[in-house]
Amino acid sequence: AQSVWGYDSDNGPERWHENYPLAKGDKQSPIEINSKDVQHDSSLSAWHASYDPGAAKTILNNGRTCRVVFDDTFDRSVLRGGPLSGAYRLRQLHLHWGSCDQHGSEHVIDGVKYAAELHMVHWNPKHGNFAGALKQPDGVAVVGIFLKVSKIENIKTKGKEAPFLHFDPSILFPKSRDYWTYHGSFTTPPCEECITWILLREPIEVSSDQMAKLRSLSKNSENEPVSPLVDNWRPPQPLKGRIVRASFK
Ligand SMILES: O=C1NC(=O)[C@@H](c2ccccc2)S1
Ligand SMILES: [Zn+2]
Repeated sequence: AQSVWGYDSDNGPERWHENYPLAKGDKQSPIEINSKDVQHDSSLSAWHASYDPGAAKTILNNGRTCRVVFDDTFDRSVLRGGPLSGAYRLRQLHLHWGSCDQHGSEHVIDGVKYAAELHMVHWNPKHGNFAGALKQPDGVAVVGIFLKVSKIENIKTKGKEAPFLHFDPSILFPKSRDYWTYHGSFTTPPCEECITWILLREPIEVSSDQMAKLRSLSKNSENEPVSPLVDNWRPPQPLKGRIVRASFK
């Protein structure tokens, strides 16, 4: 149905603005990053994540992505440093991926589309709760990690959820902490422009089998016709003069 947004031709990124006007804002995400246009900022400090594996709760297929949610009722798993002031609470992580290894990431780096992009979504507790943080320019911080292919069960269909305990998401971080940062938006409706993006330069490697697991997820519910959950990525949006800063030379 046209009313519910998605990634198909009748409800996809080109039509989101019809129901979500923020989608045509001046600080939208994702963007294309050209290494030659980024500015090294030596004043940018290192970011630090201190995550409690005990905060991991469930893994969910919501028909649009595969999401792991964490207990964010107190400062249990937090991200600090880098471009951020204060500690941001980890709320959830999810992925965007393609129908083949040649595309799937949302941000595009020097023309390179990765097979997938992992987002770790954190919010600023000074704004009370996640909904309040969405209305603030410093409300949310998302760590984006690119997945490239060199190699998940029983959450096959939309709505399926399973316990996902004792998981420390910092194991997903690549070796290097080098990052790009810029101010942007949610890459899904309502597309609020509340995100400080921290994009890690070094991709992590996953196997084709792992990508096949992601692509084996369905966006339909259990007793509906099978519809593969793939290509849940928004294409790059206009930079509109924004500066992308790099933590590295
Ligand atoms: O970076 C982003 N990726 C998404 O799917 C958006 C989102 C949507 C809902 C909750 C958290 C983040 S914002
Ligand atoms: Zn995302």
